[in-house]
Amino acid sequence: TLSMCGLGWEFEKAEDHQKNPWHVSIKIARPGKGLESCKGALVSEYFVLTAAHCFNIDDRAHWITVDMGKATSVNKVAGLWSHPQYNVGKLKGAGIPEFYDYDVALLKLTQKVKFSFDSRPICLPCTEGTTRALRKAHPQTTCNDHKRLLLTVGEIPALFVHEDRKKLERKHVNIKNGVKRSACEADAKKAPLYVNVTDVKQVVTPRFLCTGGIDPVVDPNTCKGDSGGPLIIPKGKRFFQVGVISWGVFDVCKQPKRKAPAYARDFHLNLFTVLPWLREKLAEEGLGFI
Ligand SMILES: Cc1cc(Br)c(Nc2ncc[nH]2)c2c(Cl)c[nH]c12
Repeated sequence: TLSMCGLGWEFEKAEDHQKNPWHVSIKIARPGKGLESCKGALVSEYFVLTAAHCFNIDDRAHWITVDMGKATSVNKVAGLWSHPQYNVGKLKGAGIPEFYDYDVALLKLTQKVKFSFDSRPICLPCTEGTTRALRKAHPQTTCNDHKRLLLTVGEIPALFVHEDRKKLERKHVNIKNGVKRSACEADAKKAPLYVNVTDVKQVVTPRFLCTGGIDPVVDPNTCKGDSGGPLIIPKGKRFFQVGVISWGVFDVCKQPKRKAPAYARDFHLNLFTVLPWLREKLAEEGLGFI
């Protein structure tokens, strides 16, 4: 059966995980080093999409667990694949301690997920599921059509989900994909880590989508703990993942007392820039990449 991606249960009585059935919480239990947590999105029966920076080079799959909300669905991980061009230390020599380019990873679960009200994949760009969900189902629909329809030029209404003590809160933001893009990217230099960066293009590579700031409206900002979660575009009652939450300028969970400054921006890995890798890793998942 053709599983319908990106379909949330919209009744206001529905539980958080039924409204966001792709949302997963990832825990990494490194022996003797405590617990790290990230978020992710279910993208097929076996795979969760997340951020590469959630993991260290020597992390083992069996240290990672994926929680999909229902107690029964804590899942073990069979494999972890970070994007081959992700290299957090690549620009250390240039005074950039952490570099987030290509910050994307896939986790393969040990068991196939049985789709239900609580667990269902989100729609990925350039798949048949997205063509159906966009209701542009004339066979000539191309990957470029998806990009044109989803990443329109200008401010794009989008959302991410923040998890606070098991409650899922939707945060509505605007992707600055037009004239406001360069101002959004310029604020990356306000990140404590990047104050000495001369050319912002060194850290804001073409792989990123930019949200945050106060123009056209005040956007909510991410916390470090939101890393790996999906940046979602809602369109006609369906939900499409276009990005992975990667890094930000101001961690609103670390300094809850202080209001986020106007220069608080967030950067998300743009999935349209890593399609060859997605196609290769998800080739067996029946997603029908176009
Ligand atoms: C989602 C997310 C990830 C990381 Br890593 C952060 N930390 C950071 N970004 C650049 C340097 N360090 C933040 C911050 Cl800060 C807000 N949201 C974040």
